[in-house]
Amino acid sequence: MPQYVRELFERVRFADLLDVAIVSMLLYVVIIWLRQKASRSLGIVAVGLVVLFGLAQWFDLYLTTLAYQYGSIAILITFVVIFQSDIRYGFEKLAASQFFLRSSVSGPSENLTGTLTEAMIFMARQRIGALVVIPMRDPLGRHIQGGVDVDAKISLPLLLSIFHPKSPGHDGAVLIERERIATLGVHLPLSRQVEKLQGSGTRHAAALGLAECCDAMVVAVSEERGTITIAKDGEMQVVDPTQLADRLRASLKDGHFAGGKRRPRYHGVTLLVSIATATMLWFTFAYNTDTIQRTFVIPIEYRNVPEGWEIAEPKPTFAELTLSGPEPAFNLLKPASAVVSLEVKPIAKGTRFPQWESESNLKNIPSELSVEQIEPRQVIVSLREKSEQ
Ligand SMILES: Nc1ncnc2c1ncn2[C@@H]1O[C@H](COP(=O)(O)OP(=O)(O)OP(=O)(O)O)[C@@H](O)[C@H]1O
Repeated sequence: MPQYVRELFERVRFADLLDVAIVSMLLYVVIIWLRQKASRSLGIVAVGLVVLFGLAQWFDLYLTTLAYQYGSIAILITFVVIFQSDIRYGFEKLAASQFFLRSSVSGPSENLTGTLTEAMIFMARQRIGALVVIPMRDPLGRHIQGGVDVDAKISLPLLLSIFHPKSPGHDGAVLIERERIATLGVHLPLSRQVEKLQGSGTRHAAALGLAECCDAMVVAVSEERGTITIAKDGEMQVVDPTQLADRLRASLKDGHFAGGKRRPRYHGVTLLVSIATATMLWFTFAYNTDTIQRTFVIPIEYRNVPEGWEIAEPKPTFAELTLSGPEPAFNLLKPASAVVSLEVKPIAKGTRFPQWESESNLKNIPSELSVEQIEPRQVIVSLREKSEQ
């Protein structure tokens, strides 16, 4: 086995594998979110910024790195403000495990497509206005408002009675969930794309409006024209009644209708790209076989000095500490928190000279670093009673 491979196996710890796994998962979630929600240009900008940062680190570009250090907080705040709704949406999806799960691709049952088709055609003929929302993968909660929970088995008579013009619940949309009528009288967001509405009114604007902000499918029946329109993925299309069943079946199947059993969805390529990128980052920033030595001046602290006592001068307050280890381990060290911490035990009356080994009282040093030298090796102090002033 080549020397560097052996070295690699010797040096890689469980923590490093965990490190790579966590960063891979973060990258995976971010990439999927960028692909699903953010625009292509935003994705390109994000990738560009990461590449630029890598170059700045690689070539030691002082000014660019400085700009990143100061700019990153501003960028982060701007990002959170601009994309707050998308971030909330991402968390909603994460909470619903939708990054990893998808609905069954088996599509809706014949009962659902059959009943919907029959109802829509009947209402179109009778010029009864109707609006039906069929959710796909995206959670709808933040897009829709109001409504009355019904949770009833879908059936032709029920749909017809809901949309009957004299029915109190005919206003608004019906929401189908898991092949049941979940809610009626739901208020949908209105589209502002007047040109796509082709003279239709608010029912069709509502259908298009919801289809613009999520992947739900919305079917509208026009009271005025007796047409059936499907709104999906930000587009609207009038469908011929004879083709409605096929269109519904195809759209629901392609869109992974949120009604069947869920099963895991893995974006294999994205996962591989995430793991490869995380591993590359680890090799670039974390893996370093060179052992280096660094010396720090760290404070000596005295804890629990008994009341009424004080440490007499000369009182050592700093120690000079030389550590050795791989460079990444030094990145885990926060010199400001490293300290020689000495516990002063309560003592009996009279002057005492407590003494400690400095090294065994070192605090906040990463375990990957070893102590080469510490000066003073021993701390000896004298305690005296505070003089009354
Ligand atoms: N934001 C909304 N969410 C859900 N339903 C809505 C919304 N706005 C309007 N509607 C429904 O649309 C009906 C009004 O339809 P309107 O005639 O204005 O639109 P339209 O697109 O011309 O439809 P139609 O062709 O059936 O006349 C309302 O009675 C209500 O049921």
